[in-house]
Amino acid sequence: MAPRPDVPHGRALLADALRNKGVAFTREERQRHGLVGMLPPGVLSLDQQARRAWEQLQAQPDDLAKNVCLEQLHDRNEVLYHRLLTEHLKELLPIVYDPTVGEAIKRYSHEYRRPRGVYLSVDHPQDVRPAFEALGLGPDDVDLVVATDAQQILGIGDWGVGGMQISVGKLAVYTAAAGIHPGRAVPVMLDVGTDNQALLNDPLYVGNRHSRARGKEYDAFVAAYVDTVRDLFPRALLHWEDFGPGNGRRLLDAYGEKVCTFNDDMQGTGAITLSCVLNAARVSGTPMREQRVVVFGAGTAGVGIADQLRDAMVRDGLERDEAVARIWCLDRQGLLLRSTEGLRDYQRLYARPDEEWSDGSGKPKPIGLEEVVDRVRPTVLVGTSTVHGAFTEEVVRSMAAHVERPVVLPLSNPTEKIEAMPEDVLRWTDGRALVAAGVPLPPVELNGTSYVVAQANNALIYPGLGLGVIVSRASRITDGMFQAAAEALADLAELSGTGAPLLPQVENLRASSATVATAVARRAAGDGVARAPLDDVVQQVQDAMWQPEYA
Ligand SMILES: NC(=O)c1ccc[n+]([C@@H]2O[C@H](COP(=O)([O-])OP(=O)(O)OC[C@H]3O[C@@H](n4cnc5c(N)ncnc54)[C@H](O)[C@@H]3O)[C@@H](O)[C@H]2O)c1
Ligand SMILES: O=C(O)C[C@H](O)C(=O)O
Ligand SMILES: [Mg+2]
Repeated sequence: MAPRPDVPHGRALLADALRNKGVAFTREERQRHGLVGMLPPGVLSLDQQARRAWEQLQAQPDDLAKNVCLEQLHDRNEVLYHRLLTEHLKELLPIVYDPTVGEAIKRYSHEYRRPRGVYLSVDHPQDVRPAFEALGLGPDDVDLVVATDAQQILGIGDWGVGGMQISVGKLAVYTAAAGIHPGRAVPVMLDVGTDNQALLNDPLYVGNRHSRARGKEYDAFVAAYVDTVRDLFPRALLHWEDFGPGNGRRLLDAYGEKVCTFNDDMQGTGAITLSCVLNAARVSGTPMREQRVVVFGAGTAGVGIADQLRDAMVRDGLERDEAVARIWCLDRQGLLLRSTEGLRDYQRLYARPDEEWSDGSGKPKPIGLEEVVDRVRPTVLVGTSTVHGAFTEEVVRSMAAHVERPVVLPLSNPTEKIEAMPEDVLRWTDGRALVAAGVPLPPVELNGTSYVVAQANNALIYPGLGLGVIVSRASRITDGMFQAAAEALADLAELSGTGAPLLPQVENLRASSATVATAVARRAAGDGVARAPLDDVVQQVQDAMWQPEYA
């Protein structure tokens, strides 16, 4: 499945990371491809190369240096890079992805080495098409495009052109977790400028040196991107990553029904959180329809989570307004009330009637998390606020005073933004809390029990979702497909025993992604959006997974 028509020769082959085998080229291949004299005479196997690359990685002084070292390998030899990643997923996911990717994004212009992917500039919308044409790929050659405008990278805010590394990191996970063909997936940076003054003042910054474009200019640029990709690569799934709260949902509303697309922060995160809560409900014995959910940080992720938990409560027997009434959302202004100023349109549904929180004498004062937890007695507390330490000992203890198995999900990434460390949450609740976090964390030892903390990161959802979409050739992505992904993942967790994690372990990501993909493809067919015949979905999913091996 060579994505590019002509096989390069000589040095050009060594520089083609997708085809380069380095010292694994055999003597015969070296002669055939014009490589004579360009490599040391020894021939190594892929396994031997992987051993050497692993050694080189171990010699790096810190995680950022490991990220740089791995990206250099990525630029030289993609098969070897993905082999290493697949073999050491648990150790390397935190390096190519969360949390180290955040550091790599901040340092992008200073660690700059080699461009990867497609850079689009709002200042030159006429270049959008030629930029994609320059890939030299045909209409059937692209399965997936991941794009960001970098306005809300993880929880670290606006990082301008450095955001390219989140598109690159997400794609690395797609391949490692779900075998998405790296030559058929394109990372994109939509450079609309940045409002990050430090970047604008940095003489070495390599992005557009002006404030963020907004309004019509922004929309026309994004439309040029979507239209061009649809025109040139009609099979491609469009993944939106780390857009700001003002644009993420708006873009999904604009394109979700017309294009095969999803917003990972809203929908992928909604699904992974649903998986956690479904399993927490199994462990605690409290059904979905009886959960009381507090969401702290009602932005792109927070409201996406509220939506999927609401729909799950409806499936469990509630009316829609009854389900909405069991969800309390807080943002910068405190608890969202109908009278709250500056409500975003997608927050409005969850804004509580003022009467609930005031005696009617004048405007209610801002209502903070402590008060909400105290009055609501939530069974589930979700953190998507980027506020480190917001889940204080007081808040967690107050929740645990009323609920036998409080579900506490501090999901903000990277670690410097997390609402509470799971270790503390477990200590404050004597191990009763059911906890998961967005970043990978070691098990917590408490009173003789080892508590394995699940990583509730959308990385457990989107690779399998993407693979299911590709296999089924879905024309668009339905809510049911996210539900199917969440349920399939939840079913894979081994919940027995104190301290068992709420989700399958990241080590098993390849297998769990295949299961998710199968469920998603089946649901696509059920929802009438599949365009490929699915006679043997399980096998089709396996067959579609690219393996890191030399051709
Ligand atoms: N674990 C996962 O899979 C996952 C997925 C997506 C996002 N996230 C994390 O969730 C966080 C939010 O991401 P997002 O994309 O929704 O960003 P966002 O900017 O859209 O949302 C953040 C929200 O938090 C609110 N907020 C800020 N300060 C607050 C405060 N003091 N009190 C209450 N609310 C406050 C903001 O106003 C905003 O509405 C990030 O840290 C991100 O890494 C995690
Ligand atoms: O990128 C991640 O690690 C998860 C999520 O998409 C986020 O924005 O934090
Ligand atoms: Mg994200």
